[in-house]
Amino acid sequence: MSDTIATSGARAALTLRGVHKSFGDAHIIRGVNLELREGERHAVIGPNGAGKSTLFHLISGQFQPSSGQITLGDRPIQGMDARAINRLGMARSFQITNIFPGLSVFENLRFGVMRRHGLQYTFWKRISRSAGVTHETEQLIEQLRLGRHRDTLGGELSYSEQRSLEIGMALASDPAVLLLDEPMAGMSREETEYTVGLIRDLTAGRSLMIVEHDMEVVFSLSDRISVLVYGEIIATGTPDEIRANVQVQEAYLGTEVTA
Ligand SMILES: Nc1ncnc2c1ncn2[C@@H]1O[C@H](COP(=O)(O)OP(=O)(O)OP(=O)(O)O)[C@@H](O)[C@H]1O
Repeated sequence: MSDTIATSGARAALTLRGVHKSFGDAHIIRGVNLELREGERHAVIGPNGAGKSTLFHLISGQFQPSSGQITLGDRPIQGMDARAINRLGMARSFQITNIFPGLSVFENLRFGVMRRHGLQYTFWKRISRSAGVTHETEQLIEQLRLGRHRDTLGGELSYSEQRSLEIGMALASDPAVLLLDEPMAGMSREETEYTVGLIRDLTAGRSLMIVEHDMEVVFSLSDRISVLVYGEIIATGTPDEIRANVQVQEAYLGTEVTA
């Protein structure tokens, strides 16, 4: 197994050391060491049931680790709840959307931008009209390529547009670490290609950890890939290194990492 923690030169945005998680007798995450470097796109792949979602739940605070350390930048976050971790700069985008279907694209994103500034509810009406918030929101809409849908209700967008908006809501908080959980799930090939391009643009220079089943997406988007099998990371490396890794090929029976 490659030891990314020992060999990394770049600063770590997120680090997991010896992380375990058991549910009763079921030992699901078995001593995971993982490092997300600042500014890299890092995918976690693995067979069904390997523990990818559990790992994301541990990182984002939905689950607490049974043991081990998780640090966001230099700050230990294991044991904190999801809201506290979010406030420290971790944003997670779920398959199930976090958007408000009855608000327009503009209103949704403005909400995200205002939340980032920590504006209190009672002041919102006044501050929501502030030029700074409006400008940031408009910029985000352009980055998301949702300009022509500025005034469309979230609930009336197509599925892939809703996913774009959802990613935008996560980015509105300008997170230090962005977690994307199967962003392409349920998308057609065309929508997937579009969304990969969008994610690539939106996450340039950001620290992104992504779980995704579509291997073509994983191999084209990632700077590095970690492979989780039965709750253990069996390899971490560049897409080329992972493609050439015999242990990984065996874990996937040589079929799924050919992208
Ligand atoms: N709350 C829980 N209680 C008990 N077992 C759980 C719980 N959550 C997950 N598990 C078990 O942990 C294992 C890993 O599940 P997880 O959903 O993390 O895998 P995954 O790699 O994300 O799978 P998939 O690719 O199918 O989404 C499974 O055997 C699952 O049944």
